[in-house]
Amino acid sequence: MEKKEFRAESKRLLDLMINSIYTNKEIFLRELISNASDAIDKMYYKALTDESLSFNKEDYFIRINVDKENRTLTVSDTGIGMTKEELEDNLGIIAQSGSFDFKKENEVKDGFDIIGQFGVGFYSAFMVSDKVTVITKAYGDSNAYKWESEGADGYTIDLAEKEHTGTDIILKLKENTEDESYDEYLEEYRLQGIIKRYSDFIRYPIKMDITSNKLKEGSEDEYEEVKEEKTINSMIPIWRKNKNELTDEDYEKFYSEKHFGFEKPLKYIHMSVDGVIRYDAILYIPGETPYDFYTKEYEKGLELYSSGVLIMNKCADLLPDYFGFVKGIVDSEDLSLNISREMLQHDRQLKLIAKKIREKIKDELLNLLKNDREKYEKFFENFGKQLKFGVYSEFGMNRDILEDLLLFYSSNEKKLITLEEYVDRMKEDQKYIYYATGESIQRIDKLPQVDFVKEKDYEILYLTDDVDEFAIKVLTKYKEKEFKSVSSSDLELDNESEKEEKQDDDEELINSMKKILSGKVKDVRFTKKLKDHPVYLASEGDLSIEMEKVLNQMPNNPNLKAEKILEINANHNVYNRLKSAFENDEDNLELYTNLLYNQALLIEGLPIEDPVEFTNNIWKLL
Ligand SMILES: Nc1ncnc2c1ncn2[C@@H]1O[C@H](COP(=O)(O)OP(=O)(O)OP(=O)(O)O)[C@@H](O)[C@H]1O
Repeated sequence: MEKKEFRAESKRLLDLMINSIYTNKEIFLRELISNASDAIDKMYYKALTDESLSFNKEDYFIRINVDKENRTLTVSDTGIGMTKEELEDNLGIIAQSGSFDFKKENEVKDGFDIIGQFGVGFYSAFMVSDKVTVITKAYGDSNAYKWESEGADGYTIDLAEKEHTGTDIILKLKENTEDESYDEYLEEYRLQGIIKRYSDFIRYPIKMDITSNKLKEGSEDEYEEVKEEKTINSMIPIWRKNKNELTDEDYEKFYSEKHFGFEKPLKYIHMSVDGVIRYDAILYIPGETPYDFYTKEYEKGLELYSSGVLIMNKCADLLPDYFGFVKGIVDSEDLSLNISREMLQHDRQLKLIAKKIREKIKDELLNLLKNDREKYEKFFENFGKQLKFGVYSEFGMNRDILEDLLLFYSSNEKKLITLEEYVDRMKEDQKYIYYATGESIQRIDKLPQVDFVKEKDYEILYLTDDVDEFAIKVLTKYKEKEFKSVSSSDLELDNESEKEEKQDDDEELINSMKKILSGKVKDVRFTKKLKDHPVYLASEGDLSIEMEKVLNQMPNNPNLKAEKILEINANHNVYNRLKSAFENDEDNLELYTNLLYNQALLIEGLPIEDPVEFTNNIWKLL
């Protein structure tokens, strides 16, 4: 029989599994049971929705068999099984979910991180086994197949005998080593413990033969060992349990069991709603940003159940994009099992649930913000950007829901603050909420226009994310207070006295500079905003310089330009040099003007148009 190779990525993962030093090897059982349960879900769902199929609830179960003599542990299910092609596709390559992206930079030295980050499912069997055999018969298939592998060098697939639809996974356990006992996975007591610990909520019975000592029949003092089949798990899904019965640990276990994330969730929300529509939900805010969260590959959605039967893995309609980071499950007895994906989108009940969930998440986040600021800031660090995208997208439709959840860095407090906190302590005469944009807090701190507003003793919000200013522009106001960029040309500070008394020849100088910079700036003006700097670039209109930068980094660069104003500090020495050049030497005026313009570009973090010319000009001056 021909041996097939695993695909390259799978081979490497298998190597990691086989040589794993991961201390928590017992999770292999959880993975296999979880796969078995998924397979029964699929079968059960089919039976419930296909009238031609009769079904019996007792027909659906998972069974664990131990054979101490042969050192094998078998996990069997009565699920949907796999066809030959599915065996190839599902077990020949790594988890299809795309959760496993073997990029160079993600490469890890030992298996720990991988097992931790992704929950590698079926492959974890190789942490405890020398050989794994899968015997499976797919629903509707007359043939059964045997898949077998002894590790990274490949696998075989062959025809097999199997009466009923379903799958048996047979693990030939590794020999014990000095540090590790694999025999323990043959002990009833140990296996029961693992099942209780990780798989108690699985909705199908997990059956196993349990040995006990019983009085011999007819005897009063003689005992005998009897084996009896028992169901190990309680089968009550965690979301159906009473909140009072559950501990933090239970919720955390469920989170990792479901592969929502490896880390502890930051927060869980358990809803049991008994209104117009009945449903239970457990929602989680992850403790870390999923590695692919801010990419196209990330799929939002909640698991959707109808009376305990899984009908959709990721129901996207239950979550708005801005709360797309939320993980969890929703179970409602009021949803029809037969509902199709297309119908779901229009389902009134589903819409109602989605609305309630959205409101609940918002309320819980606001509570967190109020009662546990540190935790909220951790949340915001992970997902704040998504909230800001939420403000900006759909033409600002969701701004009211989101504005109180936003945090920005404050120049006064030197930490993140809410808009409400800003507005509450605005000075009496303060008209605007001031903000400044830039790559980093340090850079913004050094901007001349920031200095000016700070000196007037106004608090400034520092915006460092690309999306920030776009979101602010969509908000336009918070509690009737307008936002104003410190880089805008009309700050309306200092009673308009920014505009210096000008003499006629100043006016002419400005006109000449405007001519030199025509096409580059909209205007050249005097300013009083500057102290130590000779010039800076302000902007007018809706598009700021920071936004121009962001837009120009986009793949299909729209090449939009902010309306720039070159503002000049007439009290700076450089201005006198300009003046004398204007009076005596036209060439020098052009040289100085271009230099100053380029310097202003640099201060704003914009590229200068001709770096060679710029450096040549500096040399000329030297
Ligand atoms: N007992 C089983 N019955 C039917 N199909 C199975 C069974 N075990 C595994 N499979 C199939 O093999 C696939 C791969 O399983 P694996 O555990 O590696 O990943 P997964 O369950 O898809 O993802 P994850 O473990 O990250 O949730 C499954 O998606 C399923 O299609």
